[in-house]
Amino acid sequence: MADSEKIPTVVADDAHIVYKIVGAIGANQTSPLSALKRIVTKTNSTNVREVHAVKGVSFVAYRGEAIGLIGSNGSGKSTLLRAVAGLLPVAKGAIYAAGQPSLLGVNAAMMNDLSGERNVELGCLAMGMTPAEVKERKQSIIDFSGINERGDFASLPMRTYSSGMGARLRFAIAAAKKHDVLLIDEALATGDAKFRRRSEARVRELRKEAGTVFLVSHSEQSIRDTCERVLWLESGEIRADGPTEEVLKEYESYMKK
Ligand SMILES: Nc1ncnc2c1ncn2[C@@H]1O[C@H](COP(=O)(O)OP(=O)(O)OP(=O)(O)O)[C@@H](O)[C@H]1O
Repeated sequence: MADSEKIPTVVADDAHIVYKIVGAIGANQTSPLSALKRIVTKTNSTNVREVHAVKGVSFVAYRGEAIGLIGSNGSGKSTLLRAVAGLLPVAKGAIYAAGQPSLLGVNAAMMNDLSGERNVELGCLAMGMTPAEVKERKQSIIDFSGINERGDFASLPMRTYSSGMGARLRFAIAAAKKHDVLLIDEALATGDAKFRRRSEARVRELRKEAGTVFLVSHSEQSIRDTCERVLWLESGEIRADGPTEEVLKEYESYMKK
């Protein structure tokens, strides 16, 4: 496809993301004397420490692309994804996204005391489906998740599920809808091999339906199987952005050092 025909879905322009930790006390400020000083000068509550997690990231993602986000622990992958989803503010620069990006993570909100089936209904309504659509899709979502493969788990509270079962149900709910931009944070890694194959196939379908998929994963296999482009983040900066095989090769030799 020529560049002019490609439709941008997410644009990051020199984006910086900074966490502010209020009330954090430095290692050299724990002595009784410095505690007394803070009480006398009343400076305790104004103690703010900053973590500059993403530092000047720029990229353009296009419709139909599946982009893998890789990098060492703490390199800023999840932070960037949360900012694309609009859940974290950008301190400097900007991130623009088409439609409402949906973040699908292992921590997506579910009601643990409600049954899996009820969570499917609520999740679908929250994604904007009509009650009639929810009724029609509910069974196929439960079937896709495979939680009923070993008995009728869909009618049991979510707190009785293993972490893998919960993650599978979350993925099944989010994948039931067509997304302009779907952001997946490690969710594929939690399922077993059979579920992973099924979810990877669904990610490929979502791409065909013209959405853009971002996948954060430490599994090179998942990235290879799903993405044709990879963004490699290191210490909050983009180290490489290009075709999957090329970037993974560079990343592998960096990790071996
Ligand atoms: N809620 C938070 N408050 C303060 N700092 C945070 C918070 N979440 C993340 N950080 C910091 O931001 C940086 C990037 O973290 P992030 O979770 O985005 O990395 P990651 O690449 O997703 O890591 P991993 O591969 O371990 O999941 C780290 O230095 C981390 O300590």
